[in-house]
Amino acid sequence: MPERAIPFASARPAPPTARSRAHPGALRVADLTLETSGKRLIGIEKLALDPASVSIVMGPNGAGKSLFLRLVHGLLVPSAGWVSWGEVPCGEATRSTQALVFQKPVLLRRSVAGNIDFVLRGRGLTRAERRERRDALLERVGLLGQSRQPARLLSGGEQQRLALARALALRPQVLLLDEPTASLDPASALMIEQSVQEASRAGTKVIFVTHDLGQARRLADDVVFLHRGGVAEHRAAQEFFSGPSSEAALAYLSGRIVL
Ligand SMILES: Nc1ncnc2c1ncn2[C@@H]1O[C@H](COP(=O)(O)OP(=O)(O)OP(=O)(O)O)[C@@H](O)[C@H]1O
Repeated sequence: MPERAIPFASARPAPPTARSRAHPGALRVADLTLETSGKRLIGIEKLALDPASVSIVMGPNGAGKSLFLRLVHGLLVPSAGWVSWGEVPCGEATRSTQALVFQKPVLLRRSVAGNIDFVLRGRGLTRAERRERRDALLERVGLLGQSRQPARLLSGGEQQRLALARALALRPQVLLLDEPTASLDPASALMIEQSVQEASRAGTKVIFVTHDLGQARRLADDVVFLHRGGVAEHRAAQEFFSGPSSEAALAYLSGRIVL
């Protein structure tokens, strides 16, 4: 999604809190609508996502993937409809247990280590525990040797790896990623995929937007295919890739241009 101001009612982002990855509960969406100037950008009648799977969100440009992520994270307030996680309506309480990684990493003007220390501070961990967790994450994303370097001097791929490490620092129940590896070097993309898979194995629900078919095949348990703001289909990954049921997904997978 290109960077632009969002004129919709935006919910104030809440900082994530440290807690164990207790089951987040299934994501349920009902009659979800987002409209602006009389134009419907999102219209999803019903969708339920398993709380333990890696859900890949695909669809052509402008299908509504980024808006969907922001709506289920509670960063955008829908014009109508419902989003809930388990029994809890989407809002500050659910958002505080989730992390969102954007296509363009947003980092603090601190050192690499300082970016992670910042989110871990005041979360009930001892200094030693904080350092241990931070260094393990930095090692996982190949940045331990650059701990003291200013984050702004990292390459694009390194910055995104740091953004992911920071998102994982509080062990979110839900990890939302908006094309995190678009235009990254293969080594960074691989590290990001592996870290996401590890987080999933540890119990984090993952919702991952990508245009990369290879990546989708590697990661997906299930695929949500969005088209013109609606869900064209939602199926288990194997079924989706072996024969999508919607015309739009079939065209997309065959490399045809889908409008
Ligand atoms: N703030 C806004 N005001 C008006 N229209 C918007 C706004 N944000 C997004 N849109 C429109 O909503 C539609 C969906 O946008 P979104 O960014 O969710 O698409 P996307 O599927 O993520 O696309 P891409 O793959 O190109 O990133 C697009 O037509 C976009 O132009």
